Amino acid sequence: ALEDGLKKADADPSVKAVMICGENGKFSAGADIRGFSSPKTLGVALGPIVSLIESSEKPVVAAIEGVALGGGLEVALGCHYRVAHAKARMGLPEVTIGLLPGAEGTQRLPRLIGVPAALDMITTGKHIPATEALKLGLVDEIVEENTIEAAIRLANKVIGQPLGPRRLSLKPVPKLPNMEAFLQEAQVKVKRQARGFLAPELCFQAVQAATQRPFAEGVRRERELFQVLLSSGQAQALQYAFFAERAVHRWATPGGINLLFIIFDSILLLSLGLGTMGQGIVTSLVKANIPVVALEQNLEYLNKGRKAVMVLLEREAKKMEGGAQKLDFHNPARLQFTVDFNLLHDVDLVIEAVFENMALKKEIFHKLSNICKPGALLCTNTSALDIDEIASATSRPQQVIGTHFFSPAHVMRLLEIIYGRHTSPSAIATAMQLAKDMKKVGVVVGNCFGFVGNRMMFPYVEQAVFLLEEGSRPEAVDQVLEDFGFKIGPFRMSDLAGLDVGWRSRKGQGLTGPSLPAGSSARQRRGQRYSPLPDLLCERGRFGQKTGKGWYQYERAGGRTATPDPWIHGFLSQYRDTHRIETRYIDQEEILERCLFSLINEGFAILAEGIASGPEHLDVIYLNGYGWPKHRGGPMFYASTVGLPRVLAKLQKYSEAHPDVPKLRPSAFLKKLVAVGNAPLKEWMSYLSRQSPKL
Ligand SMILES: CC/C=C/CC(=O)SCCNC(=O)CCNC(=O)[C@H](O)C(C)(C)COP(=O)(O)OP(=O)(O)OC[C@H]1O[C@@H](n2cnc3c(N)ncnc32)[C@H](O)[C@@H]1OP(=O)(O)O
Repeated sequence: ALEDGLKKADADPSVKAVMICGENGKFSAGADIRGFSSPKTLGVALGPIVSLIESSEKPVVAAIEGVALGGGLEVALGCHYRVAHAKARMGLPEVTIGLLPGAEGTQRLPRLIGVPAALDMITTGKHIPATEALKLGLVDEIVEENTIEAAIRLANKVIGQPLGPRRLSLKPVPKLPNMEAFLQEAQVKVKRQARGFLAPELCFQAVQAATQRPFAEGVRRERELFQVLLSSGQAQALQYAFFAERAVHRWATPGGINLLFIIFDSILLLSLGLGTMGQGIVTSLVKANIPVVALEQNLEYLNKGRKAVMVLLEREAKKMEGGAQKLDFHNPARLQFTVDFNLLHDVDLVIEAVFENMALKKEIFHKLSNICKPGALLCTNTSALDIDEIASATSRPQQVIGTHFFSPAHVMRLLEIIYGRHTSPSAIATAMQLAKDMKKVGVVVGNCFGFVGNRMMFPYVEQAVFLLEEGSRPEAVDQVLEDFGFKIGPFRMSDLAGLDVGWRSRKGQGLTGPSLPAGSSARQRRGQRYSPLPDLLCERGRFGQKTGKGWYQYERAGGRTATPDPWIHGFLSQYRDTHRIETRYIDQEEILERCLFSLINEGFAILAEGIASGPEHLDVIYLNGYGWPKHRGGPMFYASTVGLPRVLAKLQKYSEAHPDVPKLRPSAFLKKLVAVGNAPLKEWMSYLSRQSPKL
C-alpha cells in the first residue's frame, strides 16, 4: 500500500508533497515479528520501498506519533523530513530479537546522527524519547500537539526546496578524528557484552561497513549479515522470548477468572522493612509514581534505610535527567518514612519485606490483618516461604499474596507473583498490574518451596557442588556456564549473594547445624546424597564477597574481583581424601549437562504439578531473574532445541551413575513428551492429564 500510494503521488501533478503517518496515533512498531519464522525475508523486501520514498521527487515528511521502531523507523529514515510528537519513542530494536535493521537502517542512521550514536542505538536496540531524538538530529522538529498538522505545515513550507541534501543515502558518514580507534574499542566492548550472542556483533559489522563502503555496497553487506542472523537459531530464541514475555500477562484461575484492569492512580502503598530488598522496592515504587510510605520498626533502621533509598533515588534521578519524566521524591505526599504503625490504617496495599523468617512474618501478618483497612492487599516478599502458612495468620487469606522481588529490586525486571490456596483473582490482578506499573515482568506461579525460579535453581547448584566433590574446581564449573552465556557461574553467584543465606536456610530445614540429628552421615540426608561443602565453608567464615573469601578469594572483604583460591583447591582434595572419593577429570559437556538438565528436569516436574501455566512462564522467569542468556530462549526453549530425547537420555545416564540423586531422575512428564514423539514446545501442556493447571 505504501509503495502504491507513493507511486500514485509521484505520478499525480496535483500532489506537491507527501506526508506519511500511522493509524491511531502510532507510526509503526516495525515488521510483524511472527513473520520472521516464515521463509519470507521481510527485511530485504522493505529496503527498496525505503529507497523509493527517498528517491521521490516530492518532499516526503514522516509524522511520528507513538512509536517508530525497527522497519517503522527505517521508513521514517527514507523520508526527507521527520516531525515527532514529544511523547513519541524511536529505536532500531532488531538486535533484541536477534536480527539487525535489514531495510538499510544500518547505512542511513550513521549518516544522519553519526557513528557513535547510531552504533549505540543499533547494538543496544534501545528506544529513545523524542527529546533525545531531536538532540541527536534524528528528527527535525518535535511538537506537543497535532503531529500530522505540523508535518503537513512543514511539507508545505519545503515544497520546491532541493531534496538532494535530504537524501541520507547520498550523504557521507560524518567523520571522526579517530574513527579507526573508536571502532576498535567499540567492537571490543560489544563482543565483551555479547557473550556468544551474535546479533550485537553483526550489527556492529553492518555499521562498520557504512564507514568503509559506499552506500550501495554497505546495503549489500547489511543484507548478507541479516541472512546470517535470520538462520542462526538465536533469532528464533529471542523472538520466542518476545512473545513468551507477553504470554505471561495472560493468566486465569481454575474457574477461568481473569481480571485485567485495576486502576492504580490513587493507591497508597506501604513498604515494610527497609533492608536491601525494601530499599529497592521503595525506589521502584517511587519510579513508578506510586505514593509510598516506608515503615521500619525503629528510628535507627529507618534512618539507615532512608539514607540508602535517597542515594538510590538520587542515582535514578540523574539517569533520568533530560528525559520527559522527573522523579518526585522530595514531596512527602509521594514518599514518607515512618515508624508509626498507625499509618497502616490508610494504605491500599502493603509489601512486607522483612527478612526470611516464618515466625516473624506470621507475627507481622497477624498485626497487618488487624490494623489495615478491610480491602487492603497484603503482599509478602519471600523467595521460598509458604504463602498459605503466612496467610493463615490473617483473617483475610484471600488478600494475601507472595511477591518475590529479585535483588537489586529497583533493577531486576522479574516479579514472581505467588498465588496461595485462598488468594483471590482480584489480588492476583492487582499484583500483576503493580508489576506492570513498576515496569517489571510479573509471572503468576503456584505455591511450593522455592516457587519456580529457586526451585529450579536448587538442583543446578546441587550438581555444581557435586561436581566439585567428584574432581572439578569452582572456576572450571563457572567457566563452562559463563561460556554458555550466563553472566556469572554458580560459584561466583553464590559468593555474590553470600553463602550464609543458603546456610541459614539449610539450618532451618534441619540439614545442618544443631538441629541435625546426631550420628547423621556426612554426605547423606534423608536417604539422598548431600554435600556438606558449602556448610564447611560457612563454618570457616567463608561467606563469599562480603568476607573476602568464599569459593574464590577477593582483594578484601567486600571486594568484587574473584581469583581462584589455592586454599579451596587444597581443601577440596583433602575433602575427597577424607571421604575416599576418587578424583576424576570432568569434561565440559558433563558439567554443562548435569547443571542444566537437572534444572530443566525440575521445570518439567513444575509443569506437571501445575505450579506454572506453561513453559513460557519458566523461561520468562529465567530470562529476567536468573541471567539465563536471552539468545538461548530460556531453559525449556533450550531443551526443545537440544531435543527432548537427548535431554532424557542424558538424564537417564547421569541418574544411573548417581542413583542417590533424585533430581537427576527424569520427570514422568519429560518421559511422556518423548514417548509421544518429542512434542513441540507449544503442545507440551496439552499432554498433561490435568488440562487446567492450578492457576
Ligand atoms: C520489514 C523489515 C524488517 C524490519 C525489522 C523489524 O521491524 S523487526 C520488529 C522491530 N520492532 C520491535 O521489535 C517492536 C516490538 N514491540 C515492542 O517493543 C512493544 O510491543 C511496543 C510496540 C513498544 C508496544 O509496547 P506495549 O507495552 O504498549 O504493548 P505490548 O508489547 O504488550 O504489545 C501489544 C501487542 O502487540 C504485539 N506486538 C508488538 N509489536 C509487535 C511486532 N513488531 N510484531 C508482532 N507483534 C507485535 C505484542 O505481541 C502484543 O500482542 P499480544 O497478543 O498481547 O502478545
